[in-house]
Amino acid sequence: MDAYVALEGGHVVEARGRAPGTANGELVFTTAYTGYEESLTDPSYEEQILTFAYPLIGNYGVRSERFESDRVHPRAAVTREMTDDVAEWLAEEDVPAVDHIDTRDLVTDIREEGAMACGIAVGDDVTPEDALAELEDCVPMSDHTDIGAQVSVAEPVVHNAESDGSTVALVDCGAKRSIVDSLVERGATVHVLPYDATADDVAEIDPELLFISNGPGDPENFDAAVDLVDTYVGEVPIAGICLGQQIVARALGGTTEKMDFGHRGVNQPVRDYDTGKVVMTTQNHGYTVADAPEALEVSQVNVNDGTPEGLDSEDLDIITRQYHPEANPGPHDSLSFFDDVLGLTGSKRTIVAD
Ligand SMILES: NC(=O)CC[C@H](N)C(=O)O
Repeated sequence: MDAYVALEGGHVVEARGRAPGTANGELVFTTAYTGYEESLTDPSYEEQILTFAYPLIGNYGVRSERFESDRVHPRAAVTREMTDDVAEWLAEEDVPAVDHIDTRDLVTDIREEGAMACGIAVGDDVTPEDALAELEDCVPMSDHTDIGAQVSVAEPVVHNAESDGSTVALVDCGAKRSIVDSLVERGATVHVLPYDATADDVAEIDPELLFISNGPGDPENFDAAVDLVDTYVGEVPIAGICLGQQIVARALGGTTEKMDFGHRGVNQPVRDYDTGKVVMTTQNHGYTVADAPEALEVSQVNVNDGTPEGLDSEDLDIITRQYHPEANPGPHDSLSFFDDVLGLTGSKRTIVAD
């Protein structure tokens, strides 16, 4: 199979085809050396093309127990060397894949030039022009204005309904399965709601915690979730992970901005101001909170670049994190986040119904 990868600016790189098809998307990377099944099924990669910096992808097979959702989300996968297991899985999923590319070089380019548009063509008769035609069709991430609809549940789903633990309303903007699992393991009943759930939908559940999930794209394209946080702030404790932190920040008057190439790996150091400790975290985001809202304290920062990694308010019962405490892939240093947010659930005040 022939394969061509066209990069922003028009440079085309030849590769080996591993799964056929054509695709375009924002080219991003992960430096993680494990967790390819988790990353490839993480809904946060919707509309992106994922390059793996680690040179061998697939060396421990493909097992659905490790999937973070029910499908592959990146539009295409780019690797140095991919095993047949992974190539066959991606072919079944209709996701084009290539290998025999110097991905460390590619990652260096992304770090120097920023996340970039990319077009890929893989198949028996494809040409460099096919990859360039895909590149031409690639739109900026912020133009995917209803990306939430591509990754969210269409109807509410309840997990662990019989439990007498805390009741959580999880707004699914592209939630990873491990977030639901981490809450259920701690006894919570989790009501997964569509990304555009209304205040009334939440009121019907009468939750003790409103949780905004991770997800793909630009946080400015998630106004429904911003409205929900705005409605319930101060009434119900609120938690957020990654996109969730960005949405909570926007709802309270903060701003977000696009980073050059984001935080993309499983060894991102985060300092907690309170304890002074640094933990290693999993990260996969291209936007960041630029101005934190006054009502929230920046409780944790990224050691590399000082961007906010945690926003908290004791008065409002809010805890959000820019990284992924649920890990998968990555270190388990921050799993106690789930104990902390469920610890807020005693502090529900009243439920607002419109
Ligand atoms: N993992 C995530 O939730 C990513 C959040 C957001 N889409 C970003 O890229 O910044």
